[in-house]
This record gives sequence, C-alpha cells and structure tokens, in this order.
Amino acid sequence: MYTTAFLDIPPLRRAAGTVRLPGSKSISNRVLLLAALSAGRTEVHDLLDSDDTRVMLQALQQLGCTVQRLGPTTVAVQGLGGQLAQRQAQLFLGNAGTAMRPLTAALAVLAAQHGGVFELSGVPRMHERPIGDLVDALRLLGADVTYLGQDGYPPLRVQGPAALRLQAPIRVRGDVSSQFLTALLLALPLAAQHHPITVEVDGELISKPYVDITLKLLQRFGVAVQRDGWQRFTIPAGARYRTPGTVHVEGDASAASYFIAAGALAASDAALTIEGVGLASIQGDIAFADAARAMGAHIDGEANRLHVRRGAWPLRALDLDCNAIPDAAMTLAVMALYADGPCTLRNIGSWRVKETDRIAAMATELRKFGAVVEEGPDWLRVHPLGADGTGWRAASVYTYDDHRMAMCASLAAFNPARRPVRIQDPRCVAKTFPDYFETLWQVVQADPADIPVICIDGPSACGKGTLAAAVAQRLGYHVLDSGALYRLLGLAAQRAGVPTDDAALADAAVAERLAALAAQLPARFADGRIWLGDDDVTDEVRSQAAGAAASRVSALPAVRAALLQAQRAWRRLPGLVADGRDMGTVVFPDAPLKVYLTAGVAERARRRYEQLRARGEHASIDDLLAELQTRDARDRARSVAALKPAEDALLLDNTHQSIEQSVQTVLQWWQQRRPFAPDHGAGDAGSS
Ligand SMILES: Nc1ncnc2c1ncn2[C@@H]1O[C@H](COP(=O)(O)OP(=O)(O)OP(=O)(O)O)[C@@H](O)[C@H]1O
Ligand SMILES: Nc1ccn([C@H]2C[C@H](O)[C@@H](COP(=O)(O)O)O2)c(=O)n1
Repeated sequence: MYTTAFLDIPPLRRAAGTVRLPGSKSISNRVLLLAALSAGRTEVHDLLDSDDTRVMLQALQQLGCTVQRLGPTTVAVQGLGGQLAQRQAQLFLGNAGTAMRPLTAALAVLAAQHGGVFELSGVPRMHERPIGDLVDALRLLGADVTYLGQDGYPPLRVQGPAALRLQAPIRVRGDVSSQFLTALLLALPLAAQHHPITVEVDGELISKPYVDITLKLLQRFGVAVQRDGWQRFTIPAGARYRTPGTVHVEGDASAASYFIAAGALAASDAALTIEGVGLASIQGDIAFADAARAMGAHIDGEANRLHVRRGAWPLRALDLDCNAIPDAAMTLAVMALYADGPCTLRNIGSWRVKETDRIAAMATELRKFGAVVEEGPDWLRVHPLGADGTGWRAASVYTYDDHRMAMCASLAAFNPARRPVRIQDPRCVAKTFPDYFETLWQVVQADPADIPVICIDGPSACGKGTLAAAVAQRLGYHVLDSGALYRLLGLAAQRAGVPTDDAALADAAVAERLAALAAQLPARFADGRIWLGDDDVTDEVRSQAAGAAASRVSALPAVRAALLQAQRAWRRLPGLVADGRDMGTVVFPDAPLKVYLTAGVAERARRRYEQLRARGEHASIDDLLAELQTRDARDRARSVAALKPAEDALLLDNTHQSIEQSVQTVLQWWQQRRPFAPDHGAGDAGSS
C-alpha cells in the first residue's frame, strides 16, 4: 500500500493479464456480523482485509467475540448466539457505513433484550453521514437510541433494557441509503423468536441489489426473509441464526469496475481477466458490466471470472439510471471522458452522503483534466475529452479521503494525450482495496520512456544510496542500487574461483568469464535484503572489500554490457530512483532528472567511518580516505561509463547538508519537472 503524500501515475497504454480481486466489502462486513450473531464457529475465507473490515472485526472483539486469524484473508469467528458477552463498549467504526449502520441496529435490539450501553462513533466524515432514518425506525420499535452530537448523525448511544414493539410493521425510509433497511433485516431476526416481524419501506428503495445481498446472506445463515416486491419484508417467527460453518467471500464487484474499465480503455492484443467475481455474482455492482458493454467494452466470462477487451473506440456515450449501481457508477463518470458524446448518470443522489459528496467531488476533479462537467442534485453529465488527445490536461486529483475517488482517477492515466495523473493521499484506498495500485501495475503497461527515472550518480560514500532510498520512499518509486550489482558480481566471482585482481582482469579469458557470470547473475532484492541465489549476502556486499572488487570488475566493458539490460529492466511503474556512477550518462540517458551528488572526500571518509562503526566494524579514517580516493580515481579513469556528471545533471554538494536537506532539494527539483500545480489542495487546477 502506498502511504506517500501523492502518487504519480505515468500515462498508461496496455492492460492485459489476470487480477485477483480482494473480497467484497459489503459481503465481508455482513458475513462478519452474521457470524458474530450466530452460535458456533464460522470460518470466513477470502475476507477483505481493509480499514472497513478491520474496524468491524475490532468492534466484534470488543463485544466479546473471539476472532482467530487463520491467514491474511481467513478468520474464524466464534459467535455469541444472539447473546451479549459485554454489556458496555465504546466502538470506533472509522468511516465504515457497513459497520456503523448494522451494528447500531443489532446492538439496539440486543441491548433492549439483555440490557447494556453501547456508544458508536467514527471519523469526522462519519459524523456527517445521515443515520436518522434508521434511528427513527429503531425508536418506533421501542429501542433506546440517543444522539451524542448532532441529531440525525453519529455518534450514538444505544442502551437497554427496553420493551420492543414488534407486532406492528416497522417502517423505514429507503430513499437515502439502503443500509438502513439492511441494518434492520440483519438485527431483527434476533427478536423474532415468537412472532414474525415485518419491515415496510417508505419511498422508493435505492440500491436494491445491496438489499438482495443481505437477503441471500441471511438465507445462508438460516433466516429466510419473505419479500413482497421491494416494499415489504417479513422475518418469520422462530427465526434463528445458524452458522453455515464456512463462508467464502466473493471478490468485490465494485472493485472489478476499475479493471473492467481498464480493459475497455486500453488498446491490447490480449484480454484482461478478472478473478473472484463473475457472471454468477450475488453483487448488484456486477451490473456495471452491462453498462460497460453498452459503452462498447467486450466482456465475457464464467461464474467467477470476467474477460474484458476494448471494443468500440471512442466509447459510446450513455444516459443511465445508476440507482442500482451507485458505487460502480463512479467508474462510468471517468469512462465518460473517453466517450463519443456527453454521458449522463442519473438517480445518483446517494453519492452526496457517501465518503464525501461524490457528485461535487467528481465534477471538481474531472474538470481538472479539462472536461466540461455539469451537475444536478442527483445527476452528473460529463462531456468527453478528445480521443485524439486534444483538451486533456495533467491533473493532480484531490481524493477527499474517498477510496473510490482515488481508484477512479487512476483510469484517467489512459488518456491519449499521455498526461500523467497525480493521486493525492493514495492511502485512502485502504478502505476497501489496500493494494489497488500494486494490483493495477500487474496488469497495465506504460511505454518505458513514460516511466520516470531519477538518476543519482556520484563518488563513493557521498550518500547516493541514502538519498535515493529516501526520495523513492517519498514518491512511492522503486530503487535501483546499481553498485550492489557490481558488488554481487565480485562476490559471485570469488565464489566461482574467478580472480578479480588487476593483473587477472587484464586477461581476456577472465574478462569473458566475468561477463558470463554477470549475464546470469542471480541477484535478488527483497525487503531491504540483498540475495545472491539462495544466500542473503546483505552484509557481505556492503563490506569495503566487496566495494573495491566491484570497482575493479565494473571497469570491464563486457561486464557493463552484460548488466545493462538488467538495470534498464528496473524501469517499472510507477517510477524509479537509480543510484550509481553511470545512471544518467549511460543507463537512463533520457531520465527527466539527473543529480550528480558530491561531498568533500574528507567528509565522505568520515561518513563511511561512522557507517562502519555503527555496524560494529572498525577501520582507520586514513585508510578509508585512501581507499575512497583509489576507488574514485579508478571509477573516473575507466574507458567505459566513467564516473562523471551527465551534461544535463544538476550538481548537489551535500558536504554541509543534512540528509533531509538533500532530499528536499531533489524533491523540489523533481516537482519543478512535473506538470502538476504545486498546491495539492481540493480544487487546485492541473496544467497541461
Ligand atoms: N547529507 C548527508 N549528511 C550526513 N550523512 C550522510 C548524508 N548523506 C549520507 N550520509 C551518510 O553517509 C553514509 C554513506 O552514505 P551512502 O551509503 O548512502 O553512500 P553511497 O554514496 O551510496 O555509498 P557507496 O558509493 O559506497 O554505495 C551513510 O551512513 C549515510 O547515512
Ligand atoms: N552504476 C555503477 C555503480 C557502481 N559501479 C561500480 C563502481 C563502484 O566503485 C562500485 C561499487 O559501487 P557502490 O556500491 O559503492 O555504489 O561499483 C559502477 O561502475 N557503476
């Protein structure tokens, strides 16, 4: 997951391959609650691991459920069997509507029956998301619910005992959020031991497919709710939750929409396959596939899998009632940028009370790309940008702490004008899809020339590696420590019995053997460790001897040629910071930013001395100074890829700078080369 302040997505081209979706948020949180309310143990597989499920699990544990982690996406929940193990709890539910609404209803019923006091709160935005219709229904039922802040919004307190009035139908509004009805349907089986309970919906029920998911999951947990149209629901007398023992959570159909869109937008010779959700999905957002088809996408699939390819291009404009697919419909708003006419999304009033006011947010952010966007109380009209690239601007997208804004905006990176897209606060995807961007990189491609590289070259011990790692960390980029490759080669030579002293290297046969070793070098970098084949050689390669051997073998032209492609292969999405001696001059001559880093040799010797001392190694400063000078002289004098600044490099002498000062200098230089406005606030305009 990216925790950087922003993430720049280079222009994307191709989309093909296979993605595995994370579990559905809607199913995950419903199943967790149902498992907690049932008696016995429920094993939940393919559970979504995200902010929203984490707050639900945390709440259930506070309420006395035992939750056992069996794997990254598998938990076992020991249910409470309709009882209360704790009579008091303060539950923090983040911004998870799928936790706040059902837990409020379930705890209101349980507290009424068994007594107890429970407070439910969330992040500030959660306290702006309405819950009044649910509270009204619970109060009609006889539950004791108190607003702790503003009327109509969390935080809330529910308490009991209280006498529940179950004979008359319970009325709830269905036109603001279907989660209120879902919450009642999940809670009321707890009170239906002796009488049937009827819930009647006032107004037109929105997001019906989400209620359908609720009904299907209730059925799996032993409660068959009778549905009369979408206005009346009856929970039978004697209803009792029974765990099915094991539940597999479907992949998230809303999350599938981003990959369906990617497949529809990217010209590819192969299909993009989406696993975890398919034609037999119980999730309403699978209907997004029909909307994408209407826009021209070619989609086929099986029960649990979809295959998507680009069809009509530009996409066909559409005018759609999106009431049934409120979440996935956001993806259509971005696809509309690529259409052959204006697209209108109707009946999306619920967007206004989601993680943010999504109608306003979407309109504001799409305008940054250059689009004309009109909005109404419950509709959005997006006018397309040129399929030939005209009108597109590079935009820095504010994401409003809304995961879907971030994921949607990433799709603008397929723009034909090849403008990059900046996603501010990419971490917000943690709500439902923490690894969204990493998953995206697996199936999309950019032209290598469009993937940014920052080169940091310079003499030994000037701080290149430290600076490169810090800059990469701030930008979410990969790091290439090219010196480590030469160091690994020195080590591989030593292990293979190939001499690397100056005299031996003059022998053409030795040079040939070294080049052959370099071509097959089993180098691996993972989790901050460096591997040669199966051996973790992190400490060994950082030794002074390994540095000296690296300097010697790196002077051979055949060795450098053998390692060139391996280094260029590091140019991967979303970008790269490469440190070495010839990053800017030879390996990435087209890099948009090249830094030549220096520091006085005495200062470098002092830093190396301190570095070794911190590792428990002892050396004399004088020896280190001499060694650095020898190494630098050799690196500067060799016939190929000699150490020198690239002609277009910016010089940075950090002798008197702290690490952070150097990092800030490079980040400022980088920012100056980016086409985004420097202000990252909501509503800032992108520039072309
Ligand atoms: N600006 C700086 N101020 C003070 N110390 C620094 C600075 N930059 C780096 N250092 C320290 O200097 C030491 C050497 O840095 P680093 O290993 O990054 O250098 P390098 O150029 O990559 O070396 P090599 O060429 O041997 O790989 C580290 O201990 C690092 O923390
Ligand atoms: N791009 C590079 C990187 C390194 N080398 C050689 C020369 C260095 O002395 C040696 C070790 O590098 P370090 O790990 O200290 O950065 O490897 C090179 O020739 N080209």
